[in-house]
Amino acid sequence: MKAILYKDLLQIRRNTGLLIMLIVAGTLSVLLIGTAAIIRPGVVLAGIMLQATLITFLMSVVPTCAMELIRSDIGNGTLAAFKASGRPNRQYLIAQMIAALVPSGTLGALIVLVFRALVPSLHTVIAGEQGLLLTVEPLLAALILFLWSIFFKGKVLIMTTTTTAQSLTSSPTTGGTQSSADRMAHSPIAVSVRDMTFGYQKSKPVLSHISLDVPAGQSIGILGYNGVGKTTLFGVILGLLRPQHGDAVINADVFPSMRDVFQLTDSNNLTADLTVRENIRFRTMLYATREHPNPVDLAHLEDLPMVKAFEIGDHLDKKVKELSSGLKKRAGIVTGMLFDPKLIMLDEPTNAVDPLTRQLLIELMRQLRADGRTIMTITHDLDYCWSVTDRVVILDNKHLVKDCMTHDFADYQAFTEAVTLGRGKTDVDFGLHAGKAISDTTSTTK
Ligand SMILES: Nc1ncnc2c1ncn2[C@@H]1O[C@H](COP(=O)(O)OP(=O)(O)OP(=O)(O)O)[C@@H](O)[C@H]1O
Repeated sequence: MKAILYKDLLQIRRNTGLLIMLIVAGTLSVLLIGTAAIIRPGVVLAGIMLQATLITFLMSVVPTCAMELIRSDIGNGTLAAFKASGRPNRQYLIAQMIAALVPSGTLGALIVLVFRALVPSLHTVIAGEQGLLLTVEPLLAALILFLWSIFFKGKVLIMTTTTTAQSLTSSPTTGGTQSSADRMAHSPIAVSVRDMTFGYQKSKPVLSHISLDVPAGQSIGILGYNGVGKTTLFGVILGLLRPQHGDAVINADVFPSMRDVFQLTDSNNLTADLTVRENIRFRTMLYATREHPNPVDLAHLEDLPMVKAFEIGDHLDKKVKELSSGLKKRAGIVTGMLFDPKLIMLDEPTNAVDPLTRQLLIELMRQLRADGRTIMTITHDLDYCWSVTDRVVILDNKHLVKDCMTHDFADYQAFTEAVTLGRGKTDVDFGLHAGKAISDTTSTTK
């Protein structure tokens, strides 16, 4: 809760849009108070003006703040991180409620006091029953709007689903070299997807009847063309999306806490308005337990091997939104890896990184794989996949169409042919000749 409030506070402070809105709402309130103080209205008009002031302030600020914070938390992976911290979901909602309602409630009370002091006709009214109605009504309305905004962004509530404790037996592995198969044969299932169907709209499934068991210690690549549903599959496994049919679980016998799970999303799980250091601090607060109050040594971040290896020491105090895409990716990987995850779920980790960082990432994954971590990687980078995975599955047209062991392939070429489903395109007509023909005609005319 402390972590969420810390993040919310920094986020509001650095969100220009929200600050402008607060200033506009504040100015309108001051104008209304000022007018009331000058014209000294009667009880009825003064009551209306007081309510108008409270409504202007509370109703615009509370839902907007709540929506903005929750929206960005969904987008930047904060919710995934929160879920991964293993804390009860109600803590998130309570923290957001405190962040939205306590400051606005306090300011609301202040507005009432100022009104009372400046408008004599309200003295007796505010002290009485009517006064309670006058002041509590807008606060109640703000609370209802706050709840509505959470329901409107209903994904937050879906956090209460899936990832459940289940004892699962060993996984069927298809093919593979003897050594890989042996290594996995007796491993418990780390992630299990059973006959799972999901669509963003009920009538249009993105994934249909997917079944996939990932044994602990396996490094698996999830491939498929753009838009086939790879990221969606991660969302379902992590419990951020609710399947329409079947289920997807992370085995709690293997990963007793969701703290063991690290997911690298498109947004690299970083809050854009915060610096890299603040993001790490936020995650440290989120992951702190009584036994381990400081899971990461914040005082010596620069000296940590992971920070040094990915060379982000010089960028720790820059806001994430000011970093290049590659640096964001590096910061996201470091932020997640500092907490020593056992299940690593990466969504296009080599996207946008330079060749040296890519090589570094491959080396890191090799070491983690040798260390027995379970790694699931969504990638279009076949060379990376060839280097660090034991197994690849391919999604196509809503289904899981291929499931094979990397070392079953004689060489890289055979691997690429198989995983592109034989759809490699050469000799494609891009209409360039037509363009040339036009330019030829033009030059002839000249
Ligand atoms: N929030 C959303 N609401 C509605 N449709 C969505 C949403 N997110 C994704 N989709 C759709 O679901 C389908 C699968 O998207 P997803 O991002 O899972 O694909 P992907 O395989 O990860 O693609 P890529 O390789 O381009 O990253 C796409 O058609 C996409 O347009």
